[in-house]
Amino acid sequence: MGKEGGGDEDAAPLFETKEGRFRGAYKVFASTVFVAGRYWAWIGMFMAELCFGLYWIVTQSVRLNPVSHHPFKQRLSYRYEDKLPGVDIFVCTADPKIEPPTLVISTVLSAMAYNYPPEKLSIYLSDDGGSQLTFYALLEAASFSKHWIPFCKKFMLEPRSPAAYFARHSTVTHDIAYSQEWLAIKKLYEEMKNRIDSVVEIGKIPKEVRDHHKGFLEWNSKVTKQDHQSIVQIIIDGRDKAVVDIDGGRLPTLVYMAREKRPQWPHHFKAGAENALIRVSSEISNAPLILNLDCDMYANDSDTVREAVCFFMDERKGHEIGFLSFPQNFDNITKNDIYGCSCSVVNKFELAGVGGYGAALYCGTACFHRRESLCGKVYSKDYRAEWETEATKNTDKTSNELEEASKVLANCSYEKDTQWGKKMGLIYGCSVEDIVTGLAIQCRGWKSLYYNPDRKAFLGIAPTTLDVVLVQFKRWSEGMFQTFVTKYCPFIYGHGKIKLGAQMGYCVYLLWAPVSLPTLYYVIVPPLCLLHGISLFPEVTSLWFLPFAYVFLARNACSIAEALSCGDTLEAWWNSQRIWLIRRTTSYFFALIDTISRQLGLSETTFVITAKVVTEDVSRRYEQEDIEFGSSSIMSTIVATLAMLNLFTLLGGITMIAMAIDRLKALEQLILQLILALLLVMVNIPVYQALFIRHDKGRIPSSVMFKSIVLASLACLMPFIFTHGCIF
Ligand SMILES: O=c1ccn([C@@H]2O[C@H](COP(=O)(O)OP(=O)(O)O[C@H]3O[C@H](CO)[C@@H](O)[C@H](O)[C@H]3O)[C@@H](O)[C@H]2O)c(=O)[nH]1
Ligand SMILES: [Mn+2]
Repeated sequence: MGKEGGGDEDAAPLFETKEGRFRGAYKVFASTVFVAGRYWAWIGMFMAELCFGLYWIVTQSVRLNPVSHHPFKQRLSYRYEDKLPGVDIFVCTADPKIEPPTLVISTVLSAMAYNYPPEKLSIYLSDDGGSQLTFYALLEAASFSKHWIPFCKKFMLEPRSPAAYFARHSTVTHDIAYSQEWLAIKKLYEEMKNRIDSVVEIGKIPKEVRDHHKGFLEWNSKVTKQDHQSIVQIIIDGRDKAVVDIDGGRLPTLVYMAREKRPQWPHHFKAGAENALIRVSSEISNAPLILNLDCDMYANDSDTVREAVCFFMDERKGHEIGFLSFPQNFDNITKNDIYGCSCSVVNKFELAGVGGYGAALYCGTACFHRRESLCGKVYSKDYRAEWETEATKNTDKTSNELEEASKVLANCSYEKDTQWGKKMGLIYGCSVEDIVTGLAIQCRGWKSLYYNPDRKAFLGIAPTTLDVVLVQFKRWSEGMFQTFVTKYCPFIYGHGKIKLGAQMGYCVYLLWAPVSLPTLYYVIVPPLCLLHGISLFPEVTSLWFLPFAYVFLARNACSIAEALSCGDTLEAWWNSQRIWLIRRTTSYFFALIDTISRQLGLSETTFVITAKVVTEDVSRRYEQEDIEFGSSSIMSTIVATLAMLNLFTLLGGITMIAMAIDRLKALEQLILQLILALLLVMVNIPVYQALFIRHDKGRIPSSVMFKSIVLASLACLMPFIFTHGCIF
């Protein structure tokens, strides 16, 4: 038997333990990480606060200077009734599936029925879908208008979109004459709607209808949405005194246009369509004023054109105005506005504030432009408007000649080597062509006004699912941040041209995307630190607690007061806080990433069209104010993950404080983080419901639920291993 180590053989241990090498060193390392983790969390916190603070300062400019305007349309009528300027109204549509033709023509009809001399009105429909279905619907609208317009004028109806009117007035209560006509008109409308819907359903035009109008000859078998020649059809020629409605009244001009599309030519989305419209209309009616409408934005007040003209014709200040913009309002907002689409505070305070600096924003729709300023004219002090510009040059051209002449203007190659898209018309290359264009016009010296009348002038369709809302906000915030980082940055481009307050006002929106970073930080780091007992905010007993508490309470009180003063409910305010959070942590964040990647040349500008119809199921849930998640997009995964993370950290944080040796001290140190986590959890309640309780199709899919739980747990555990690793 051999001996090991000699000595007391029986007492010797059967194994031994050696201290790992570098153990001391690792302890030092781990504690530095712990301290540094804390340190970085503090630094991050400081940076986030700094960003919010700076952003808050930027947002103050608009709060300081709101103004409101009041036109006097009787005086206009008294002074200028015979000399009213022509007005061209542009309606844009892009896809007969996403934007149903019946919706589009309701908007067109509401514009045709404006209380304005019909021979001075021209309505142009731009169809980027290049669809004969839309063309057919417009033909139907033209014949229906011969009944609809005199009916509206006779009984002074409001609103004059037939869809909206019949939705609001489903029964007649007035006198007999009225109710008979009402029933007859309603029948005509329903029949027209059915004809259009069934044509849209089968997807092609019956032969007998095709033979009825020469316009259909434009659609041969080769025409597709992305590839076709220019189509311009004057459906009603308002110059023709023989074309009248059933009461013998004149009719406004009505034109259908589908600009040329070729796969090899960039079409620049809506901006491209508008520019083609500007040129085509200059050939046909050439009115000095232009009103822009999206296809869902119907006219809700028949006097709006007159009111707008008051601003432009005002003898003292009218000549300075480049454009007049109205807020975007929506027809389908529910009581508590779950997606925060009504933007009432923005409309009432913020936009009025930027308008106060003479630099109202151009928001793409519901805006009257002076043709000259939109086409690139630079303002000068001696400028005076020439109101008699209506196609005096064109009186001797026939309708067909006008069509042929204007087709050329809508060709792809027309803009080659011109200033269109740069200094003329709407500017290309940005998904918020409207904002950039407005800024460029102001920088050419023109003023712009914001007018928010009591009776809403235009009503559109707000999105009814979360996905669509987030995609829309992504497009906006991306385009806006892109504007900020290119030569159009208001501080540089607008320097010396628009007021500092206006430059700051622009930045309230242009900086949406970057504000996502401090927001993400705020909803992730303080709750995680709470879980690990790291205090980030001042203790209750510290003097520094007071400013924190004050800022928090004052800002929310002010924001509630603003919302209530706009007629929002308290619940709507609370909902707006949620959607604000969701937008900032998803849309804005992705917009930031995409803007950076585009600046690096990795991606190109796109334009995802906002859906305007949904299934009945979805619209029922919208009416009930249940948020529609219903998809496993990356955005809903983020929403769910952040909600889970906050739930975990709140529960973990409470447990930790309850188990602490000095509970009171722990509570004192962590109270603000606890409140923050609690508020985040409360605001996310509908998300938890969609994750665990709801069974309808709008709930969050289970795949997203699992992903979010795993991701949130990982986030909770990761720093735990990191900072506490030394204990084991
Ligand atoms: O290639 C295109 C894409 C869109 N459109 C039209 O542009 C309008 C606005 O599009 P929509 O999808 O409804 O976008 P929204 O998010 O509602 O639009 C807001 O934001 C846009 C800028 O992002 C502005 O252009 C719009 O006027 C403004 O209402 C609609 O009438 C479309 O038919 C086109 O004509 N051609
Ligand atoms: Mn829209």
